[in-house]
Amino acid sequence: MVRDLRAGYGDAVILEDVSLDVFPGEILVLLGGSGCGKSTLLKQMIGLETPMRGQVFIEGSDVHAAAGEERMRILHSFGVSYQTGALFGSLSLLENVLLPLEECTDLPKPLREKIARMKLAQVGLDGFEHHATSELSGGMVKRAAIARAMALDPRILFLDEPSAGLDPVTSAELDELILGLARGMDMTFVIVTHELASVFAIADRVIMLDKGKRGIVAQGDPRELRDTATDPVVVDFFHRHARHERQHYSST
Ligand SMILES: Nc1ncnc2c1ncn2[C@@H]1O[C@H](COP(=O)(O)OP(=O)(O)OP(=O)(O)O)[C@@H](O)[C@H]1O
Repeated sequence: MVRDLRAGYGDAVILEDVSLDVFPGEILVLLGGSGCGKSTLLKQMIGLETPMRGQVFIEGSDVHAAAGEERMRILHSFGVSYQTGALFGSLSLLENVLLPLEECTDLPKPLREKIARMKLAQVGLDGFEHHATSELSGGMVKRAAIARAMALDPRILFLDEPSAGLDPVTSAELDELILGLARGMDMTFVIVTHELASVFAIADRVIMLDKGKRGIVAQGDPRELRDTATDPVVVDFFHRHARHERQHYSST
């Protein structure tokens, strides 16, 4: 899906020669230390930033080269939920989820509403359709953002730090939701996260990036990597983050 990618900003190359595949139905997690380029890779994968070199394909189409109808088809085949991509606080949950349906379809209003309600129900938010986001907990807002990302029935969901700012229990509930959507609805996930507990709970496969290497330093099953990796970057990542999470949770 990503082939020989070079990406960065201005003269700064952040990722060099990165290639990777995303398999249908899997939960792929992008890992790595701060500033290694996880969000940069995600933005390249969804066509938000242009590669300096290389290509990104979604369902066989080049994300950056596609135009017209092909581009629309690609854009509708995935949904995105950003860490800071907050919902519109002045709108109700239902109105938030309706937005992509209003912008991108000409379905009749009652059908749009039916779909939006269904999406909210799929993330466990039925009964909250008319609540403003300001009235909801952090976990509920994340769920609603996922419902909005799912509005157009995408086959792939890209999530940037979905559990950022959540307590461990709420974070684990969100993991359950993601697992349920992946297994029950056959959706594919590409997720950036720092939370190791979450990685072990949901990831079918991880790809670890490294700032020094400007690319992929390891990939595979997360437990296998944790238990067998010899690369000092990988060993250090798992140990440092495990220590950090223990300290963080014991102080919360
Ligand atoms: N819009 C931008 N313009 C210039 N530099 C940027 C931009 N966005 C990110 N960078 C730089 O690119 C590098 C990689 O950033 P990126 O956000 O992709 O890393 P990350 O792995 O997602 O980090 P974190 O885990 O801290 O969110 C960083 O050095 C960052 O400062």
